[in-house]
Amino acid sequence: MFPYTNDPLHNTSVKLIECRNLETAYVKSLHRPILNGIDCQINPGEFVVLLGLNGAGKSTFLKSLVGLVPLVKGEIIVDGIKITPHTQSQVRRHIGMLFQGGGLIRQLTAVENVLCGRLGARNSGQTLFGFPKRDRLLALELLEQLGLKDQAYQKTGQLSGGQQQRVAIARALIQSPQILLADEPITGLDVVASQQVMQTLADLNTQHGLTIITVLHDLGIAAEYAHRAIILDAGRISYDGNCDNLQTQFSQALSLETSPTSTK
Ligand SMILES: Nc1ncnc2c1ncn2[C@@H]1O[C@H](COP(=O)(O)OP(=O)(O)OP(=O)(O)O)[C@@H](O)[C@H]1O
Repeated sequence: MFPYTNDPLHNTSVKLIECRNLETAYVKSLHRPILNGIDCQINPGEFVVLLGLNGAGKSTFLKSLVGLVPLVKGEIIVDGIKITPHTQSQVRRHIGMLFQGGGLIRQLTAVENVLCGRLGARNSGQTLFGFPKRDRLLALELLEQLGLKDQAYQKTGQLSGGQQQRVAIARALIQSPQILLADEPITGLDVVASQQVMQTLADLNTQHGLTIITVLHDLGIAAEYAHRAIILDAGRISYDGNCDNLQTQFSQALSLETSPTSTK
């Protein structure tokens, strides 16, 4: 069983994430703030895709949800807790992050990389004595559930891109988050590995109720796996709705003349 206990049948009238009028500082080169008045609410158990052209502000928005982006206006409330410098670490315990490139240590094995996800929960003295057996068992269990039992003791530098991305997912999950933020989790992967990673995310969402917010560039994949799309344009939300006719929605939201299949 996965370690978290998020209930997919949780009362969806309770907002898991509330973003109110988010605005970052004015950037001279852009002639605007990177985030420019973002308002949205995410319910428990949603699978949301963030879309938009390069530079629209998707990564910045994702990072803002863990307090990594200074705001000049607005507020973010996660599971009832407003993000402030004081509450940041408390809020981060609810959130697993999967950022571009995976950030794995190539010389370490898959299981050691997954255990790195526990470092934040341990003080330096505890770390000196290594990880407790229960953490190792949990890391192995996660790898097994993500189809990587045989790769657990291989160095991650020797794994395929898709396998590495699943190790990164396991590392994000070892903290039992309620929410997983994933920034372009399938960039650079082939069709099969992309489908495997997306299916892993979909299973975590449907079977375990994990709330997922992911940046993607492929509109077809977005429509196949996500339930809700948020399209950003120049730091603002230009569409927030279901994934029906996503290519048309995307073109209309950005006033494009043709319907793209990929936003890169
Ligand atoms: N710290 C910063 N200072 C100034 N400008 C920044 C900073 N971080 C990002 N930007 C700019 O803000 C804009 C939005 O960046 P962001 O990475 O959020 O876009 P994105 O939608 O994720 O783009 P992509 O699809 O290319 O990854 C870009 O033009 C970027 O160059």
